Amino acid sequence: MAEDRLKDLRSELDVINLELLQLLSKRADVVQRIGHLKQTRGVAIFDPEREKQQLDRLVEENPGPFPDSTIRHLFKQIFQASQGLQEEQRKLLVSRQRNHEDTVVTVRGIKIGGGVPIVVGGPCSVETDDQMEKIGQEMQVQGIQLVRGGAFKPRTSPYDFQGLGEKGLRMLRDTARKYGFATVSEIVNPADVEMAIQYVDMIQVGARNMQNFELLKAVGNTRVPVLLKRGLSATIEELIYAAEYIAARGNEQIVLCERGIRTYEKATRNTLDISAVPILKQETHLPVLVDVTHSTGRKDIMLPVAKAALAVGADGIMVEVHPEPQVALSDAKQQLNFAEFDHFMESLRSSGMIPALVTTHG
Ligand SMILES: C=C(O[C@@H]1C=C(C(=O)O)C=C[C@H]1O)C(=O)O
Repeated sequence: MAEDRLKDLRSELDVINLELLQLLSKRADVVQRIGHLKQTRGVAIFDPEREKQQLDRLVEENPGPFPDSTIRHLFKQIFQASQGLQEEQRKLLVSRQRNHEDTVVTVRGIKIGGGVPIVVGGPCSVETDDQMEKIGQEMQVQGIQLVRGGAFKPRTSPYDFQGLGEKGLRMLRDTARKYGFATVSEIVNPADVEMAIQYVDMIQVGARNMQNFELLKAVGNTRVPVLLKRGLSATIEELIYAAEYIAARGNEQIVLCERGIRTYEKATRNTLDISAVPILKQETHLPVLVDVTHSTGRKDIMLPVAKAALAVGADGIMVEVHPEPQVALSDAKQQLNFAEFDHFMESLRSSGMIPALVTTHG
């Protein structure tokens, strides 16, 4: 008989537990809505004044048998868990805390961030069919799978070569099809994104557009991989927030690129912030590349800089290559010619920093 009574009471508790659970979840839902409002208003999560108000009211209404101290303790636990929910909400999508696993970005089957470093090569600008034909051959010889080539060039001077636009993207695509590689090219105007993804496999948001928020939103609306370069004077935090703009629109296929920042130093075109690489790898789950061309602006130190980048954990490097750099329409001084590029690649391979060339016979 007593046995049955115990069973009944326990069944009663089971029902109450479920009701409590429902109420806790309902409460948590409201907490998250409050959390969202706090985020948009930039308000602190923890609000001790509000917690005190609630505890005072609860103690006042406490019907017993729990003593007031127990009620305070139990509700404080609930408040803490609620705070935890709001903090969880606030973690950036790109942050390592949100996602502990490394994101691997796949561009036409080529993996960036999967543990095997890649080299992205190609000319600063797409210029002529002849130039692209030569590039195609050289990239194939060197086993480059992801080729860059600019068609929309944000140049410092409005009188400098501005790129071939859509025609340039078409030339890049045609070369890529012929030689079997994937492509990345910079887009500067949000209105061009839809057109560009008909041609390119990865969209680059260049340094000068890192905080072009409309462009970030536009590429975020696509599901095409994005190469996001650090702005000329952008902090690491600003770069991370720029990536968050893209991720917030649902596109987490983002590769970050350190390309040097403005400092007082004149020996290099920009100052490569080498420590940004491990910091970005630690703070975010995104792959990180280093652009050794724009960061240094000089060919003579590109190789040791590339080695340094890979040594600190970069998922790859980006380098500009041109069949005839001296007559290039942009970045004439810093692009490698083919002999220099061959030497550069060979040195990286022989040091074991990038995989050996797989040659196909027959
Ligand atoms: C839900 C809020 O955020 C936190 C959690 C609280 C709660 O769970 O009741 C109260 C205050 C804050 O510390 C809020 O500010 O209202």
